[in-house]
Amino acid sequence: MKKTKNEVNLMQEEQQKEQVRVDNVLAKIKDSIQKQEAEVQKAEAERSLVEKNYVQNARINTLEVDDQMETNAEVQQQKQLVAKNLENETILKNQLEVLKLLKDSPYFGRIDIQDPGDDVEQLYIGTASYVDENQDFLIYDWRAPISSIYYNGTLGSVAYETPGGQFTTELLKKRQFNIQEGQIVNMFDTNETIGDEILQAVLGQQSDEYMHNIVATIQKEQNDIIRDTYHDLLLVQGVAGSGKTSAILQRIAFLLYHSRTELSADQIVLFSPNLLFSHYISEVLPSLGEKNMQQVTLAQFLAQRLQGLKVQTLFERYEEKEKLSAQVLTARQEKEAANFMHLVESYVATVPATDLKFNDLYLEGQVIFTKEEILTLYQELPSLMQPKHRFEETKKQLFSLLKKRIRTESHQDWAQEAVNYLSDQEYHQLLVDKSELEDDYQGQLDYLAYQLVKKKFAPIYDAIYNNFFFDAYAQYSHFLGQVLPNGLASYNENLEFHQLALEDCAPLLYLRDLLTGNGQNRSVAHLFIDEMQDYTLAQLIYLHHAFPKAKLTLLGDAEQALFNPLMSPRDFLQKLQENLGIKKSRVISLNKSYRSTKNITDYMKAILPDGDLIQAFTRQGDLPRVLVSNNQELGLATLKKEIQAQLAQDSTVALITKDAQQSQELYYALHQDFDLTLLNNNDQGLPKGVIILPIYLAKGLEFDNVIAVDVSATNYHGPDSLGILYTICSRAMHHLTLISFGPLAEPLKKIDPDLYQLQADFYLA
Ligand SMILES: Nc1ncnc2c1ncn2[C@@H]1O[C@H](COP(=O)(O)OP(=O)(O)OP(=O)(O)O)[C@@H](O)[C@H]1O
Repeated sequence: MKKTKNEVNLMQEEQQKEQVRVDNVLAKIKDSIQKQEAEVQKAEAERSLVEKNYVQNARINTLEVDDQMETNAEVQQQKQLVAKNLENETILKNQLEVLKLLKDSPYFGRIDIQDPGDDVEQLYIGTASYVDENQDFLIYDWRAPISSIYYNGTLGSVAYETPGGQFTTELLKKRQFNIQEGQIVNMFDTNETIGDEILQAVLGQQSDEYMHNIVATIQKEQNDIIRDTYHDLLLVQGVAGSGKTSAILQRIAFLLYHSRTELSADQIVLFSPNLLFSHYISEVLPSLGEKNMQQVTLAQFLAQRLQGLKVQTLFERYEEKEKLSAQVLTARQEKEAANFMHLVESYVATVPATDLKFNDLYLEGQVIFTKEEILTLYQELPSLMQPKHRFEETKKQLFSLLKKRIRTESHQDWAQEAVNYLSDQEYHQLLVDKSELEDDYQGQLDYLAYQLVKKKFAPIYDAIYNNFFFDAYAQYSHFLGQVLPNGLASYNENLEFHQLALEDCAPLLYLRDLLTGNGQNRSVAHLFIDEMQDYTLAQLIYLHHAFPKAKLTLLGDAEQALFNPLMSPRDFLQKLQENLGIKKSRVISLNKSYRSTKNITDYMKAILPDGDLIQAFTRQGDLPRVLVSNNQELGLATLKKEIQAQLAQDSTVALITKDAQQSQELYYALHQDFDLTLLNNNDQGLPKGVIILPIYLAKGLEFDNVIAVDVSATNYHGPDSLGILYTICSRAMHHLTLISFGPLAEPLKKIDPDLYQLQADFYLA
């Protein structure tokens, strides 16, 4: 709506007043920064002094027992002092970092509220709170309960949640600011959640190597995801570019604030689709004054749990495009279904002890424990015990038998004699842990012999500790033999080459964990899984088991299905909810797409059968361009011209292909004409210029300018084509071009010609 001249003047006056406030607040913040820097310096000096004392005290001669005890106590005290000083210093440094965050842009929002019978209050909202020396809140943290009004409420009576229950107040004004380097660039009053003007400006910017936080422009439905602390499972189905990743990173920052005393960033794990993505999002939390959570890819997680085997990755599977027999394909589907995990559970509950695959434990070619002995230990335990408890108890007994064995061996002549051949160095090494020396000669000898034997038997100790007396791989083979004989041959064959197919990982690990009681990480409080559509139900069930205390936030887009045929979002969510068995669960759908211009969004919507559900954010741009060439040679010539032209307007142009092989071929076809970067699975950073990458590495990323190569019918014909084409197009923020070497892929041919600009070298039938 156009503003009247009067309104414009009034707003200018208001802006001047607001600028005076910004100047005042910034002056105070700068002053606080100076004071804080001095505090940090003081703390550093204090710590270094305490550390020096600690080192000196630790060196004190510890020969006399009395002195030693005294010194120990003193050293402990000093150690605690060092730790306390360090903690203090870290807190001061963090506070300093937060102040620095506020230095250029202290806040982005203002709300005027009025409680019944009270005066109107003006609250300013920023990345962190700032309280002046008079204890006045000059800035409220965006995560404070009252700040939720800014994101949620339209003017009038509004409610907000606090730890003490729900409150209501009257929201009289909502104002947005864009403040850069201390100057208000623009400001708007709005009645909506967060008005379009600022969002337009933010979304129109160029992409960056790192994702930005969205704290100033969080939308209402994103805010719901961010502030939910009630549910144990949050399922976020969001169309491409709807801000899922942005929202969950803001959510992590929110959770860290909300549970400051109980939750640390280390207790939050995010499963991310690839290393480029991990790098891309790594600056968001620090920009909000928080530490990063742990990040891991599924491939890293599985490889870590299945050391010694070469575990197939999703990307390898996608690249290999193996011609699998119908039998192997059916078996794969079964292994990836939720029911297969339930079969594992029943198998574990009923497998007779005599079918358990125990191993002999050898030391230097000699059996120390035979599998029969181990089985007997297991069998002697009550059969009503849960398998994992029986296993743990067996393990305990093995440790205690080993201890006995070591004691007996240490009295043997060979051990006592071996002591005489110890070098000085070995002698001292064996005595390292001994705080009091035995007086008598025999006592010393016994002690040393015991240590020697213990050292010799250490591999057996490790083997028991690591459950090497149990062969999980053979057990899984036995399980397959019973429940899915069709899936056995390929598994055994892989195993011979120390390989494991992706579909076998989750059930195998589940079986191993349930039988041995290992593999659960109870310290993780929140588990986030991005791109959930790329996970099988079996994998999700396993992850839920592996992090039993974690609340789950799963997010993705059923339609960005690269690795599986497209599934309707509703079916996908229903399946997940049914199978994860979590009671307090909530599904949130995000249908508005923010990343791309309206023209690009309209085009990518048209690829999908359910595309109408996607709402485009109204940011205008150019129509996507579709360039169709008669053959590859002509197509490449067109592509070269296109790259040249695009480089004139954008500093980065991303050429996205269907797979790595096509990326590589494209690289060789273009590298003499351009300075190119070919990205692969191990790359962790995004350079500027022309980059080439397969779509699965572009997951979650975005680029100013995308060229999709090659979108011909020969390249895209399978059932997975829709998902891949949609995902490629949705990576573009401002400019999208599609190049086809030969006739266009069917799903693109069907698109309304008004939605794109066509340039063809030949007649399109
Ligand atoms: N509320 C918002 N304010 C400003 N920018 C936003 C907002 N929501 C989303 N965006 C921007 O939209 C783009 C897409 O966001 P994001 O990557 O989080 O979406 P996504 O749903 O995870 O996408 P995809 O599934 O396609 O990878 C980003 O540039 C992000 O900064």
